[in-house]
Amino acid sequence: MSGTELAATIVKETAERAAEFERRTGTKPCLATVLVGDDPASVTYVKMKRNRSAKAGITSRHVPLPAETTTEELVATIRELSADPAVHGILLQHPVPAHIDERAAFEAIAPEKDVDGVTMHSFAAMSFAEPGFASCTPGGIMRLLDAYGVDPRGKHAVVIGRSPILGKPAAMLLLARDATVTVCHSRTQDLPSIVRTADIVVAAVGKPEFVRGDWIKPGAVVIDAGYNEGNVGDVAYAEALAHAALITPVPGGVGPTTIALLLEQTVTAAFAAS
Ligand SMILES: Nc1nc(=O)c2c([nH]1)NC[C@@H]1CN(c3ccc(C(=O)N[C@@H](CCC(=O)O)C(=O)O)cc3)C=[N+]21
Repeated sequence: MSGTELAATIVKETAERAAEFERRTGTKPCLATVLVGDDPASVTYVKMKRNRSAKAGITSRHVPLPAETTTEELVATIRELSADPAVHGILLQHPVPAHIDERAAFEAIAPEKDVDGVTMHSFAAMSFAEPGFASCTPGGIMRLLDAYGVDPRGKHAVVIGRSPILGKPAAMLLLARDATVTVCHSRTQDLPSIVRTADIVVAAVGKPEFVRGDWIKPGAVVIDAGYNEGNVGDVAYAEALAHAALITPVPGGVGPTTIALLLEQTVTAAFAAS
């Protein structure tokens, strides 16, 4: 499954909508990117997001904050962006330094600007299949399934990982589409035998090549949402390829669709505010 190809389609449509927004309002859609500290991987990801925004006709306002920023300072900064009519979407890059209350910081994002889908409001909307912004990586995963004709209805989906912006919302989106969902995590016993019953596997663990080929049921659909150092996924790709009907590569799978969704949702937020 090519995320690169799907992302190109989404970004092309998004760029056309961004141009239409600019014709109508005289300004471009604007995404604020907030980065606390200077973790090299995070710096790279935020740069990628801003570059792709620019190419799609979306401006970005970058807000770099020192690693020592307090929760109160971060919350205040995000509240200002939430109140600023020139800003249509807000991305707070995860993870933030350990001393910061990340949930409090996410919740300072106004729901109508939560284009990254990280607030409790967005999580509830995803869970109840109500309109709202999807968490970008899980939303991108659903778009990949749709693009490749995989209907989750009645299928056993096994999500490995329960993080707030990946595993947990992915499970909610799959459940909203009538999959039978099992969420596995670090305390799960006998993970391989659970994964062996999956029609759809979503790997969101954060451990390179953790999911092995002999865990994959023949004909299963394998989504690798891992982004480990050196562009290595959570799935042993060559092994899993031998068993899976469809599988996403890393790079070129889930990653590009994540960014495409962020841009698409930013333009949607801009139109909704205008
Ligand atoms: N609030 C928040 N929202 C996020 O969505 C979020 C985040 N924090 N923190 C970090 C993770 C990571 N992430 C990636 C996005 C795209 C690629 C991506 O496109 N990777 C390319 C490879 C890299 C390259 O092309 O250089 C690919 O898979 O093809 C990877 C990782 C979003 N994240």
